[in-house]
Amino acid sequence: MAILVFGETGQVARELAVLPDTLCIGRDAADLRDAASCAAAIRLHKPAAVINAAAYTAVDAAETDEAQATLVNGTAPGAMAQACAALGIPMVQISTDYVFAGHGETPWQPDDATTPLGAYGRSKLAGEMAVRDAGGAHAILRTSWVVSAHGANFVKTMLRLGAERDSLNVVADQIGGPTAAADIAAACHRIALQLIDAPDKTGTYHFSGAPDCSWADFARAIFDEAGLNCAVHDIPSSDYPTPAKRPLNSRMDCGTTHKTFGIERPQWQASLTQILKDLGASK
Ligand SMILES: NC(=O)C1=CN([C@@H]2O[C@H](COP(=O)(O)OP(=O)(O)OC[C@H]3O[C@@H](n4cnc5c(N)ncnc54)[C@H](OP(=O)(O)O)[C@@H]3O)[C@@H](O)[C@H]2O)C=CC1
Ligand SMILES: Cc1cn([C@H]2C[C@H](O)[C@@H](COP(=O)(O)OP(=O)(O)O[C@H]3O[C@@H](C)C(=O)[C@@H](O)[C@H]3O)O2)c(=O)[nH]c1=O
Ligand SMILES: [Mg+2]
Repeated sequence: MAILVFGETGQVARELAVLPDTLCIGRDAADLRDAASCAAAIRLHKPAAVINAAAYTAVDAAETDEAQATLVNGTAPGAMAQACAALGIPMVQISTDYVFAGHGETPWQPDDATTPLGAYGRSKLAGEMAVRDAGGAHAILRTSWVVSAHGANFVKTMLRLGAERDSLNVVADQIGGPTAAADIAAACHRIALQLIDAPDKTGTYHFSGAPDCSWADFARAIFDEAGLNCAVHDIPSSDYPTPAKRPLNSRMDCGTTHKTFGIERPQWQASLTQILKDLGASK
C-alpha cells in the first residue's frame, strides 16, 4: 500500500516522488482550496499513510490573501486529518518556524508557545491545530528555510543575483537552519513508516538543517560553493522591508525528532553541495 502525498510540483513533493511507494497528487486531483476534494482523494486511494507537502508558501502575498492561505494551509489539512483518522491511518503535516514569534536566542522546543508574526504563520498554525483536533495518529513536522534544485527558493535567488551583481545586502539578524527538500522528504517518509507501526509516536516535532546561521552567512556559503564573486553585506531586517514580518530567532531544537524517530539534523553544507551539483552551478 502506498503513501499518498499531497503536492506534485513543490520542492518537498518532488523529492518525495522519488522515494519508494509514494503516490503524489497535484491540484488537478485535489485542490486544497476545496477541503472536501482532499478528504475524497484519501478515501479513494485508501493509502497506508498520508504526507501533506502542499501549501500556500508565498509569505508576503499571504498578508493580503489570508482567507485563501487559511483555506489551503488550515482547512484542507484539517479535512485530510479527519479522513485519515476515520480510516485509521497516520498523517504527516509539514509546518514551519514561522509559527514562532522569534524573540530571544534559545532554540524553540516543539511545545513552546506559538505566536505567528504574519498571515502565513497564522494559516500554518491553523493547520497544526486542525490536524491535532482530528484526533488521529499524526506527526506535525516543523521545518525551515527550504531549498532545493527545483522551484523558487533562496539558493536559486542568490545564484541569479550573485551572477548579476558585485555585492548584495542580506539580512544577518534572522537566524535559522537551512533545510534541503530532499532531507525533509526522507524524514517525512521515515516518520510516516514508523507511525504506521507505532501510532503512539504522534506529536509535534522539529527538523532543520545544521548549524544554525543567518541568511547572510548562508548567502556567503552559496557564493563560495558556486565560485561567484559577490560580496555579501550584513544588514538588519529593518533595512530590508517586506510586507510580512519574519522571526529573528528561527532556531529549532530537533532533539525529540532524534530521540523518537532516530532522525538527526542534516548538515546543510553537504546538501547545498548536492543542490549546486544538480543545478550544474558548482565551481
Ligand atoms: N519553502 C519554505 O521555505 C518552507 C516550507 N515549509 C513547508 O514545507 C511544505 C513544503 O513546502 P515547499 O515544498 O517549499 O512548497 P513549494 O512552494 O515548493 O510548493 C507548494 C506546493 O503546494 C501546492 N499547492 C499550493 N496551493 C495548492 C492548492 N490550492 N491545491 C493543491 N496544491 C497546492 C503547489 O502546487 P502548484 O504548483 O499547483 O501551485 C506546490 O506543489 C509546506 O507545508 C510549507 O509550508 C516550511 C518551512 C519553510
Ligand atoms: C533576495 C534577498 C532576500 N533577503 C532576505 C529576505 C528574507 O528575510 C530572507 C529569505 O528570503 P526568502 O524570500 O527566501 O524568505 P521567505 O520566503 O520568508 O522564506 C520562508 O518561506 C516560508 C515558506 C517558510 O516557511 C520559512 O521557513 C522561510 O523559508 O532573505 C535579503 O536580505 N536580501 C536579498 O537580496
Ligand atoms: Mg519564499
